[in-house]
Amino acid sequence: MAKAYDHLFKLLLIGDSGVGKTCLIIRFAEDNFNNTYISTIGIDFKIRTVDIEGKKIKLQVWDTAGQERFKTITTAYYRGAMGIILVYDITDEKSFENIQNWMKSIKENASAGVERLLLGNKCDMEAKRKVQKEQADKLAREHGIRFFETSAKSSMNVDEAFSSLARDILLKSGGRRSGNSNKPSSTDLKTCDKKNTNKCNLG
Ligand SMILES: Nc1nc2c(ncn2[C@@H]2O[C@H](COP(=O)(O)OP(=O)(O)OP(=O)(O)O)[C@@H](O)[C@H]2O)c(=O)[nH]1
Repeated sequence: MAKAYDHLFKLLLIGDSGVGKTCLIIRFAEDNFNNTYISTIGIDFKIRTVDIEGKKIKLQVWDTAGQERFKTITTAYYRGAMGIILVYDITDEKSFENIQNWMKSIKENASAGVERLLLGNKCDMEAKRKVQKEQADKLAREHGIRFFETSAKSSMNVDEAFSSLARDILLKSGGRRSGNSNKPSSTDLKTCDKKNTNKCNLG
């Protein structure tokens, strides 16, 4: 039986409510965008398999609710994540200021070696920009992490951001195999995006 993937990486998106976490995941997994805002309740995930350095990397991307009232549920998922994406909205200064709090939450709840990535989303809305790129660059440097400005709406840098995080995790793991390449777990089968329906045996 052909191998479905070489590695399984679990990623998690966190950040204030409304910054575009769900839209980024939908753009990445389904190459779609919707202007309607439906706030995430609790937690959800989508899957996409990408090729990196000749390896098939299955990314299980977890979407968390940004609203404070879901914090107890969402922080419980930090521990299992190999990569955490911190998202703010370039048109919303408060969401950028809160990145410090989200960093603190990672420190308190995630595994010690977790890879982090900072994203300034909605960069298609240049006229409404409140957070300068240089501010975020500085913050990312202080924390020793990568930073991208993205747009879930225009697709700008979305694939690049996810791939760069997956690559960093791959390099860190030294190319060791993780997950079971032939038998996806029942949770793996819960959500299949369009690009992967042929790879997911939903039965
Ligand atoms: N212009 C623009 N709008 C975006 C972008 N990404 C998301 N939005 C809009 O921002 C709103 C919130 O997006 P969501 O993805 O639901 O935000 P979220 O961070 O998942 O919010 P919670 O689930 O409440 O935590 C929606 O109306 C989206 O259409 C983007 O890149 N550009």
